[in-house]
Amino acid sequence: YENRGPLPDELAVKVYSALETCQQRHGAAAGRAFTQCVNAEAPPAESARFDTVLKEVIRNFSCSQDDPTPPVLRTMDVTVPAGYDACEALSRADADALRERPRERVKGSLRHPDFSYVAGALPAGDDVGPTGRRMTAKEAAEECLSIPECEGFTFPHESSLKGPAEVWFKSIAKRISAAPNWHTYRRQMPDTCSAAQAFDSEEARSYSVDILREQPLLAVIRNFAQPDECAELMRHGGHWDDMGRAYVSKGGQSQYRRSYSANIDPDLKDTNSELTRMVARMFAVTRNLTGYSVWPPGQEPVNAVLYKNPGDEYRVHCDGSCRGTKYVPGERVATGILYCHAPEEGGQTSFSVDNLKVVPNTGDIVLFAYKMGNGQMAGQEVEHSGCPLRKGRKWIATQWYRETLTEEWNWQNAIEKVDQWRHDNVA
Ligand SMILES: O=C(O)CCC(=O)C(=O)O
Ligand SMILES: [Fe+2]
Repeated sequence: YENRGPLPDELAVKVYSALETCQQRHGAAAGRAFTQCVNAEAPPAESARFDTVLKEVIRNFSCSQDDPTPPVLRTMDVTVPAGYDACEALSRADADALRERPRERVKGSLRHPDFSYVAGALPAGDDVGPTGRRMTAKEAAEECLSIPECEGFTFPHESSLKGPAEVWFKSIAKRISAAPNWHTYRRQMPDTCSAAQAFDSEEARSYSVDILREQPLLAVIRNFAQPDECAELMRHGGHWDDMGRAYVSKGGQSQYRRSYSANIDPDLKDTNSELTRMVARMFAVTRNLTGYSVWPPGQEPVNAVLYKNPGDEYRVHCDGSCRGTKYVPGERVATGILYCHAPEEGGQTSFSVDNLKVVPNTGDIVLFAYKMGNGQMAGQEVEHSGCPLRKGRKWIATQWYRETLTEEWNWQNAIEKVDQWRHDNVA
């Protein structure tokens, strides 16, 4: 084996011989038993870094092997609506956000079973009822309940927290804009979207799904994207030669991700767009398979990545938490990677801890989840990597999923909030 890894030559020879011995013994080039074997056979660790280095060597070794694809535990069919029901998505996203991620309560704001408080303003227009009158939040709530069209009310003054103030009643309370000293109450509305409309008028799509691991879920959705759908995505992602190199946040070229990437942001207002419909189907399939409440509004853009030169790769990483930490609403919970152009050799998506290597197949999605049922995040078994490309090119579109996002409280707000939460709660 070519010693391209981080080991000095003398050590590399011993480690590679351990890799071969263990591969013969276990018939695999990754996984827990194999890793244990290599740890036992390899020379004793000379430094703390050795474990990390060994992990990387094992991953590279595993990537270089074309062993058979992992066994399918079971196969199932998943049927989802073909299009994007914006009404359903917006109202479900809102309802989840209000339930799972209650806003910080402002001192003096009203608690009311039929209304939820939001800091900020409702935009001008859509007035109903005795708009402009002075009353307390409690009186305004009763007033709003007596007007069927009233979806909420908004106070432009701090004084509403203490007593009567001018109030505006609105027939639409969907969008809240940040405005200091404005205080808004939204009525909990019954689900006004007719689900039947969305499902009847449009054809559904069915996909065959291979389950490779149950907990945490690892699944392959077969033939998710048709060639014209991938072509559409690739058109949005930019030309092969124009895609920018993946950069790390500090601006230097990423050593970690040797590949080229572009963001694709579907226009959720255009429910006829092929792109929007395709992304909506990715969300629908993910909801179906994981049970997570993930909806398109407020989500990260689709990240298109091109691997074009031999050796291009994405080294071992986690997309979200992989340390068994407590789940924080808004953090990433699952990843879907759509392969739109499969490489000829190499470029597998590898989950080395469980020795699960997914060989890209054009049109398939590999989906993996990392929020466990017990309110904790998954562990190291959701670590993964894009193996070095050996021959051909690889073009993928990755969607990361978060729960409790809305148009107003989007993934960027979530990153701040989750970082802050982890910072405050680290022991
Ligand atoms: O290229 C791959 O197979 C993995 C990509 C990946 O891990 C990601 O986009 O987060
Ligand atoms: Fe990843």
